[in-house]
Amino acid sequence: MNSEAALLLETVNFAAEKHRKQRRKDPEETPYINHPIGVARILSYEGGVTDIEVLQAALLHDTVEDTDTTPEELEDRFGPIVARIVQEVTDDKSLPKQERKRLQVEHAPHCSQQAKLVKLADKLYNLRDLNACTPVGWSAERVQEYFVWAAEVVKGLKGTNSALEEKLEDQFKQRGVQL
Ligand SMILES: Nc1nc2c(ncn2[C@@H]2O[C@H](COP(=O)(O)OP(=O)(O)O)[C@@H](OP(=O)(O)OP(=O)(O)O)[C@H]2O)c(=O)[nH]1
Ligand SMILES: [Mn+2]
Repeated sequence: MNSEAALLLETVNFAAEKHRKQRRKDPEETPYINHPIGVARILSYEGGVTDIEVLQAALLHDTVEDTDTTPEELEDRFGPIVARIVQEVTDDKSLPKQERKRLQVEHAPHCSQQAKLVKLADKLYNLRDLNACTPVGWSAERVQEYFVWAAEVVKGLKGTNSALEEKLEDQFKQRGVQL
């Protein structure tokens, strides 16, 4: 086996252990790890991304935000570049939700190209998920508001990967949201 394949297995195993107790918000309570794996798969299969550090960061992208994982732990295990990309896509959960959402819109254009790729794939996965089924407790209005906010974030990521941006546009069109 080549070393990149081994490294991706190491990374997906780390993410799976960290997210092992978490479930998605859908009625079936899908294991959370399906999301980071799906985000990495969108980058590779749909975005044509081969940069191993971007694929690793995709697998790890919610570990610091949503589990006990620290940035130092990621740096020790996976190196400074992967740790930095994850840090760039990590929301500060100590801030009020409205502020967090506002900061994503503000920060998106200033992220590195690698972080922008992860953000595009994360949004594409979540919007497809929302078009497939509504999370438990979400109203139709909340779903629509998520699309409107996500479009503001994605506007700041334009010019990063045309294949992913076109697929995002399809998702927004389904909701009548202009990109
Ligand atoms: N669509 C959908 N989302 C789900 C589901 N289960 C968990 N999520 C997660 O919920 C987040 C969106 O929900 P919000 O209420 O807007 O955000 P919050 O979790 O940060 O409070 C996403 O976080 P994120 O990946 O960090 O992305 P982002 O929204 O912060 O960019 C998404 O991954 C599900 O079943 N469907
Ligand atoms: Mn995510």
